[in-house]
Amino acid sequence: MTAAAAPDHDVRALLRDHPDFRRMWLSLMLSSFGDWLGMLAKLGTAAGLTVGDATQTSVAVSTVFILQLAPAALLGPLAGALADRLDRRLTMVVGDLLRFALFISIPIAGSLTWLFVATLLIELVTLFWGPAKDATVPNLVPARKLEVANQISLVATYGSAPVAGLAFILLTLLTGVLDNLLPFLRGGQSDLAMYVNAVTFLVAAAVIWRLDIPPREVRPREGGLAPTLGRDIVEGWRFVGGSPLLRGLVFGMLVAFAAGGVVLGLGRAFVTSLGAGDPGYGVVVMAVFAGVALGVWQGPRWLSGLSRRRTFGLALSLAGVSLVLVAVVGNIVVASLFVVALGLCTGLAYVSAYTLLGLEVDDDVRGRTFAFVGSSTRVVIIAVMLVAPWVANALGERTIAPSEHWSVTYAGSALAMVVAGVITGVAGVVSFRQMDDRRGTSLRSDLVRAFTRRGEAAEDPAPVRPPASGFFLAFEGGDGSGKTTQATLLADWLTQRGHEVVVTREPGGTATGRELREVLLSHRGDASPLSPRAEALLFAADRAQHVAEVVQPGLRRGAVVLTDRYVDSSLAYQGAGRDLPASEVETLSTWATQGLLPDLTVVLDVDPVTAAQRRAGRAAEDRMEAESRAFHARVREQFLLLAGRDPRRYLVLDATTSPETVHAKLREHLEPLLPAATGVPGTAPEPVTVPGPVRS
Ligand SMILES: Nc1ncnc2c1ncn2[C@@H]1O[C@H](COP(=O)(O)OP(=O)(O)OP(=O)(O)O)[C@@H](O)[C@H]1O
Ligand SMILES: Cc1cn([C@H]2C[C@H](O)[C@@H](COP(=O)(O)O)O2)c(=O)[nH]c1=O
Repeated sequence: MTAAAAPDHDVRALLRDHPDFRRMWLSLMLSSFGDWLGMLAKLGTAAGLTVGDATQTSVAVSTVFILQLAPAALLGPLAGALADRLDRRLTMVVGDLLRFALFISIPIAGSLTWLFVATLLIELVTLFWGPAKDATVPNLVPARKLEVANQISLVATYGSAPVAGLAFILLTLLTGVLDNLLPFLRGGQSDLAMYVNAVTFLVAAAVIWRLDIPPREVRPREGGLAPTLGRDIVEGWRFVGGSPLLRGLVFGMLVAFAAGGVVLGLGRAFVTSLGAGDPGYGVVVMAVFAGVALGVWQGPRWLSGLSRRRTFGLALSLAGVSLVLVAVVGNIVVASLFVVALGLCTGLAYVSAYTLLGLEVDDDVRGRTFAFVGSSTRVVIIAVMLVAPWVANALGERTIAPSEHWSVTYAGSALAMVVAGVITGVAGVVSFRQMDDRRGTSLRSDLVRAFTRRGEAAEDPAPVRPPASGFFLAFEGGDGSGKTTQATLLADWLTQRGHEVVVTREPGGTATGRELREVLLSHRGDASPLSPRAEALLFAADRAQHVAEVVQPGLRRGAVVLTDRYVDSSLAYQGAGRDLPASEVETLSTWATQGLLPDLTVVLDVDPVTAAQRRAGRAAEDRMEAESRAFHARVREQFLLLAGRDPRRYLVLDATTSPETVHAKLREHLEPLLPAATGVPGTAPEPVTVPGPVRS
């Protein structure tokens, strides 16, 4: 495989190559269909059981709504912490079986009280099921496919709503026909829908049961404290609060949902203020859905060259701008167009945030984090939907008259939407700045690159090359991906062709570097753990010495210098792995190397599980190798993203094929790039290999 691998958006390949994800997705589709159908059936049952009394009907319907939302708002963090301790597959299977039993019990009981109790219990079960599902998806697909996995999961969740609506209509019609034949359907119009819905959960449980879900990773606890539920919850919150990325992300998501709550709470009044009745409202609702669908589905493809963090902040800011424009244009047709834009930006922000959460949150706190986000967003939506109409009323109708001849009158709902839009826009800018992983690179040039994919070279610092330069090649990839093996094979081949070859490595390519390597990889740090910044500086120090002492002199002689790791390892391990700002790590390396970049970087791509298996025979794992699987997954993703951004200077090879196959592909790619050999083929001296610790 020679193609550079940016995020992969191939849906068919995803479903074909990852059978466990396919099953999970199928069950998600069924459960989501069941959720929507269940909601309609519960509302139908509430109305059916209070038929004839309009007040009672509206109280019953509202109670069902409140019971659906309240448990997640109140108990989300608790359920999330519990979900992180339970077996995820079992949680989902038991959750689906319980929902099957509860849904089937509603028409059998035929009582309003049981409808309320069952609704509450169903939501409580869903509280555990949701985080277990959200936390599982990132373990079933490779990191670069997580975005498309989230896209189709969101499509399954929300796309099943209209299908469930249609099914509900058909099933209620069918009830009228069948109740003569099937006496148990005589209870109510929504009963058949309730039974069909129950069966969807049964099937979903059977599908999940067959999944092979990798066991969760459990990180050692700080200070060796025994796990308690309270500590789990606090740890989850601390985890979110302690990471600038997650803080920005969660803050941004809450504001986005608040803006959504404003639109939901004020949409009807706003449309009326524009003189449009029900049809106008229908158009606006359709515009929101169309926009969100477009944003979720196409947004990540359109902006695939932009980092996800930037995409999130940008989409949120533009959602704010769109909301302001919706509110001020004063025309239902134009407003609907801006509503599409609003939905598009929101959908794009949502899918980016979801993917970032899946990639950046360690496996053992992922359930809590998703639960925390889920419950906080519900609280925010409910609060905003309740408060927004009051704010709109308080603002009242206002007339703005910029000149004597021109004045515009805005309803309170429009003004409240302007306020919400401004807050969303500002929150987007704050999130963008807090999470930015490309500081120093202008957004404009990033956008130009994202849309044209031609501007890449303009951004790179010009490599500082010695006057008579050989060829500089860096091997990159995870621990155990086969870099040493490939460097040795390549050095032999190059030597045969008459090249002078220097085989070297980072860290530890010099005597000073070997001392640094000892600190970096063997440091146990019980008394004084190495901080991420100290670690980044030590790797940079090793690199500075390495470039000055080994790489530059080798290139000056016209040698081919093969290094086992270089700058990209810092970007991947310290940047993505330790979550240091990538641009700062890059600046550090640029300074250390005086801008010297490899002529070619070969990324040996292998999944962290296979790499760990290859390392299993070694005496002991070093400090970096012992990091979590999520850490190594982020590292891998970063290598692939770097390669995707500059395909001309990278070669990504599938390192799960045999060493000989990998070597053959590398030779084929390299041959036309190499300078002329300085010696006679077959007579060059043995490659100079910088001494380093020998691995078992
Ligand atoms: N393509 C391959 N297929 C299967 N096994 C391989 C392949 N390449 C290397 N190996 C084996 O995997 C192990 C790790 O290989 P190697 O030491 O070359 O990796 P590395 O990337 O240099 O590791 P590290 O980063 O830890 O130094 C070795 O046992 C090696 O024989
Ligand atoms: C250069 C560099 C390396 N690392 C990490 C990557 C590996 O886990 C070790 C080196 O071990 P290897 O057996 O020589 O591959 O160090 C890093 O985190 N940052 C860097 O810049």
